Formats: sequence, C-alpha cells, structure tokens
Amino acid sequence: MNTQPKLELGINIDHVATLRNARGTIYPDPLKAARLAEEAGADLITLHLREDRRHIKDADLLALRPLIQTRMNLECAVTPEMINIACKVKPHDVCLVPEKREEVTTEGGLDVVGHFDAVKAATTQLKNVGIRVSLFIDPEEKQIQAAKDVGATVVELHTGRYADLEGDQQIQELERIRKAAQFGVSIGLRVNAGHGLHEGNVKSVAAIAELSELNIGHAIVAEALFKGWQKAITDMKSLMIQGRAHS
Ligand SMILES: CC(=O)[C@@H](O)[C@H](O)COP(=O)(O)O
Ligand SMILES: NCC(=O)COP(=O)(O)O
Repeated sequence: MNTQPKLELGINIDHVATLRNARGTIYPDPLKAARLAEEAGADLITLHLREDRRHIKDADLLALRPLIQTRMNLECAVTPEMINIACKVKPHDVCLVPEKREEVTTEGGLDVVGHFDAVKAATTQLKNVGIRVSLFIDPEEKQIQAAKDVGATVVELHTGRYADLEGDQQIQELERIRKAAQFGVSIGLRVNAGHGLHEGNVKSVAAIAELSELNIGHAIVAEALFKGWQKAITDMKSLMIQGRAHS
C-alpha cells in the first residue's frame, strides 16, 4: 500500500495584492487570482495578513473567505489582533508565522521553543473554534517537537534558506529539510514546506516523500508576467509531480 501523502500546491496570492497596492488600484484582484488558481488546479489558497497590511488587507480576507472552494490557509503573526481576526474569519488552516516590521520577507521560522506559552495559547484559541493550526518553523527537531507539544497538528518547514543557498550547501540544507520532514511525520504531524520556491528549485523539495503541501507565491506571480497566471500554476504543479515521481 502506498502511504506517501499526496503533494498539494497552495497558491500564495500575497504578491498579487502587492502589485495592486503599488498603485492603489483595484487591479490585479486577489479574488480573481484565487478563483483562477483554483480553476488551474490549486489545492488551497494561502494568504498572509501582515500586521502592516503591506499586501493582503482585511477586506480581501473577508471577501475571499466565502469564495474559496478549496481551502483557505491564513498566515498570521502570534498577536492578539491576528488571532482574534482568525477566530472570526475561521479559515480552514491558520499558519502562525514570525513577523518583523522591517523585514522584506519572512526571514526565519517561528521560535516555538522560545515563545512556547504564547504559541500554545494562540494554538489552543484557534483549535477551540475548529481551525487546524500549522506553525511555520525552521527545519529543526527541537522546533518540530515543540510544535507538537503546543498542540499544533501541522508544521510548514521554511525553505527560504534552501532557496538562497547554492551547490553543496544547498544539498545539505535539503537533507536538513528531509530529516525534519521525516521526524515530523514520525511524531504524527502533517508536514508542509514553503518559501522562496520556484521552477528551478521545486523538484528536489517535491521529491521529499513525507511532505504533504508546498506553498508558493512570489515566483508564481513573477512567472505569470511572462506566461500567464494559470500556466504558471499548471507548470509548477507539473514540476511538483515530476519531482515527487523521483522520491
Ligand atoms: C510566511 C511566508 O513565507 C509568506 O508569507 C510569504 O513569504 C509571502 O509573504 P511575504 O513576502 O510578506 O513574506
Ligand atoms: N509560506 C510560504 C508561502 O506562502 C509562499 O512563499 P513565497 O513563495 O512567496 O516565498
């Protein structure tokens, strides 16, 4: 029997909103992006409501919630404001992420070990209203164990470091992600991954048999400029299938 999880593709629509916000226009519309992504085969839609609202806005989140036909994965910081919004909107999944105002993008994983009580309280609050909780963490055993201990059932391994490295160092980081995924699954967690993935680096990550979902945004928005939104999504899915076939 094949016990390998199916590999799902979460389309992150944040940077559709970034482009819209650059001019304060109503286009490109993140709602249209989500609808077309689902038509093209996205398994879920991911969006990050940042505290500074630099891309997705509260109104986007509210309008998207009833429109999404697959699953909504809301990324947000561990703050009372964000947890209260999440509990009101009730997405299928909430992925708790670290956030720094001045960062260009999410720089590292959530330090669950260092903020154990706060992450546990947020996880419990979200679970109490029926939301599945994921924690966006670095591929480290102690963080994965802490994720399990706070009651999360999902982790998303931060692949940003893998994406930034080259050569042997990238291979080593890939091995770190593989070992982390194996450990996560061995203690009963669903293990996802994402950040910085693109057409050139996705296949090796997709080949990690323990992964259930990859969340990809920025590179798909970039590819869409040249070949169209839906083609960028179907091409990414094909590469993931090719990568998984080599696991
Ligand atoms: C947590 C994460 O990885 C995503 O939120 C994604 O990177 C898009 O958001 P930013 O570009 O704002 O980091
Ligand atoms: N959690 C990672 C994500 O949603 C997408 O990250 P990126 O592809 O925009 O870097």
